[in-house]
Amino acid sequence: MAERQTATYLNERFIAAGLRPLTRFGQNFLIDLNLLDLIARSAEMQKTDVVLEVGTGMGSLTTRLAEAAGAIVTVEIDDNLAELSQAELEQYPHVLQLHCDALKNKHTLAPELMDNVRKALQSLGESARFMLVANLPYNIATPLISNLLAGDPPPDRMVVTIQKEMADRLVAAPGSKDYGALSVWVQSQCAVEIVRVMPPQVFWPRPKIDSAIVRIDLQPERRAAIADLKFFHETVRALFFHRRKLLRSVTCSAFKGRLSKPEVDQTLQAAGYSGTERTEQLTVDQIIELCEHLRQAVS
Ligand SMILES: C[S@@+](CC[C@H](N)C(=O)[O-])C[C@H]1O[C@@H](n2cnc3c(N)ncnc32)[C@H](O)[C@@H]1O
Repeated sequence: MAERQTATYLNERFIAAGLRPLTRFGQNFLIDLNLLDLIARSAEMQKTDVVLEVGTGMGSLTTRLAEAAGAIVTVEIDDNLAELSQAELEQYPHVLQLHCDALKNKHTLAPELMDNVRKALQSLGESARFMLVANLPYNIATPLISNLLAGDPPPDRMVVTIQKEMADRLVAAPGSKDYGALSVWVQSQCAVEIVRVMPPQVFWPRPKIDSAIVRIDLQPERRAAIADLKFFHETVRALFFHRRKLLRSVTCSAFKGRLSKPEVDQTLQAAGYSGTERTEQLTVDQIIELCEHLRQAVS
């Protein structure tokens, strides 16, 4: 089945089933098979790895994951696609198909995702790694990646297809227009690399924008160095909330009711700032350090 994932084949399958691809579910299927192979290859999976795939679609990437990894948890929101792919994936006993929304809400993953990932990790033993490998529905890519990194365990690796614009934000450097809370949150724990930029024509139907395959590798020692991940995540979001404001002003807004203005000044000064800087000028490591000063000030 996977080898037949061309625009003509998909079109015919959809027409035969009386379906059409749904924009609201980000149903743009990768029809360049070399790129499907590139996604799978870039993940460097082993038979002891557990892979989460969000968006089973017709199962064309899932079969590739099934060949390389020890256990697959794949989730699909669309009733019709869940049924179509089920028939294709029956031959793989180590593929678990979930039929639900991957997100419970914007800030929470559906609990059955990680419950099943944890079970599979346990069954594969000590050396089992956890990966997200997926051609993601673009509308949930940011909350999904952010939430997985806040979770336990976080993915050791993520190889995902996302909007090029989001890929630019993930790799952005301080001072650039794309540098923001997402860049800092992900780079504070991971190494990020753009593997390939892809034009609209490698998908059916064609999206309006360019896409990219990115690889995100967890750096456990960097993650462990952050004392309180939840506090850090919330503070980073708050510090980037008003991009035009100066550091003193955004910190006062972010800590309203928890730190007085003199306390904010004192904390910024102790961290080496006058307050006239802008958050987007600070490096990831500087933001980690500043958040730690703020955490100690409020605790
Ligand atoms: C970009 S397509 C990828 C399909 C397939 N993996 C491929 O590469 O051809 C995204 C898939 O995610 C599904 N999807 C969209 N939103 C979802 C959600 N919130 N939870 C689970 N699946 C979702 C869509 O129905 C669609 O099948």
